[in-house]
Amino acid sequence: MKKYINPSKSLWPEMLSRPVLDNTSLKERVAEVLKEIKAGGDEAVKKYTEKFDRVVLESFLVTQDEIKLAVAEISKDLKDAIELAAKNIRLFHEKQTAKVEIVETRPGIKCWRKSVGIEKVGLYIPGGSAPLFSTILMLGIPAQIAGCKEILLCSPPNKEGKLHPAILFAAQLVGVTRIYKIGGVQAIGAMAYGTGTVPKVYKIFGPGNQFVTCAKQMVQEDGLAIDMPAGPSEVCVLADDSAIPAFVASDLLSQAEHGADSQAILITTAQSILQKVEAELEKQLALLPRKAIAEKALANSKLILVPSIEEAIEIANEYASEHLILACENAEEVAEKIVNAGSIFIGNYSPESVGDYASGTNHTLPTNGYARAYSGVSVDSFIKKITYQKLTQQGLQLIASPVILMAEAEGLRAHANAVNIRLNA
Ligand SMILES: NC(=O)c1ccc[n+]([C@@H]2O[C@H](COP(=O)([O-])OP(=O)(O)OC[C@H]3O[C@@H](n4cnc5c(N)ncnc54)[C@H](O)[C@@H]3O)[C@@H](O)[C@H]2O)c1
Ligand SMILES: N[C@H](CO)Cc1c[nH]c[nH+]1
Ligand SMILES: [Zn+2]
Repeated sequence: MKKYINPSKSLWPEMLSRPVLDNTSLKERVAEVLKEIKAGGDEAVKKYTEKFDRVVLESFLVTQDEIKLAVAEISKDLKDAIELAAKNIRLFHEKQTAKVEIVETRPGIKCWRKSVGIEKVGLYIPGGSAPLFSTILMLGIPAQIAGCKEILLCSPPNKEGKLHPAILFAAQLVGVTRIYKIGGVQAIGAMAYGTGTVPKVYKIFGPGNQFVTCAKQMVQEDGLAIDMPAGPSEVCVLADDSAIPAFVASDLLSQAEHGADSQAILITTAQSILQKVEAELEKQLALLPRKAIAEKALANSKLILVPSIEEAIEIANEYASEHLILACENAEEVAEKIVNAGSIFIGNYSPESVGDYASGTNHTLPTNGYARAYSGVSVDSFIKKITYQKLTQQGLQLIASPVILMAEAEGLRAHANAVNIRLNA
């Protein structure tokens, strides 16, 4: 990990940069695959599944029999864990629905807004290096609460052409309508443009690697909506001398093990914490099955020593991390000063992993600095809000002259006429 000791502001852009694949070639490669999927449908999906996932599939659609077999394969303990997580996620997300409120802006003029679930949504569930079945709960539960009618799911098949049984279990638990064994850019293209077997959706959700994230951003040009750019995982830990080095190291590694392009940042005000975390990282890394991946991610990661908690907060806001852990005194007060982060974990006993699985919050979050302007997935992501107005004749009379005046001032006589004609009827 690269170390920065009291870095000057001029170093911040380089210090806080994310690891990227060569952006031009990434875009070119993704655009080429999308173009082929758009033109060639299922045949192109087949071709790229063979190329990138190294498996030849006759059909991408998961059958009811496959689901039954898979569900029978999972242990009761894992099913119980998934169900408990689902319960917490549901509890937290159910509170996100708003009651319709009718506002009478003037006597006889009533306005209101109603939330309507997006009818057809596509969920992408990463599976390249780990089958992230927890992501199904994070996307499927808010989709269900929002009232989405068709919920499609795509996830990359393994070498035997199958999906992990827990993916199928979680999918049926949250009411996914159809499940497809398609991964990467192919999946995004199939859901965006439709193929013989995959229907076109209106909005695509879900995290993924840089290929998936780039594809999601590109299909927006063809009118598709997406949740947000939720790319390679990242975590920032802000620690003072009250932090517990072993805990901090475990949090940094928990995100580093996601992928070689993940990033972990430690910002600390204590030299001793920096040294102890380094030693802990080495110790804990050696025991990880995904050591090689985590090691690559750590090579992109940073240890930053700063003179004050204020500067640590400023850097954390500048970085705008997907996850921010506050392992410091008065962590709740510090949390109040954070304006850019996807999700915040307060105090020594709030590891990031609980948000990944079961505390109740959503783990599909903006990465790559997008937390400056985007929120993580919520029920809101799955609805659109329609506004309504209903005027009585008296209400129209009240508002007629300002409307007519404004329409005339904009040079739009027909607008004014639509009011006048009613006044004179
Ligand atoms: N931000 C979030 O909310 C969040 C949540 C969970 C996971 N994640 C991130 O999701 C990512 C999952 O990545 P993953 O790779 O394990 O799974 P993935 O499912 O995103 O990607 C796997 C697919 O990538 C495609 N692919 C692989 N190499 C390719 C190449 N050279 N050219 C074109 N396509 C290629 C393949 O089609 C494969 O099916 C990780 O980076 C993880 O950190 C982010
Ligand atoms: N940390 C990931 C979001 O960046 C989500 C996840 C799923 N499984 C484990 N972790
Ligand atoms: Zn994680």
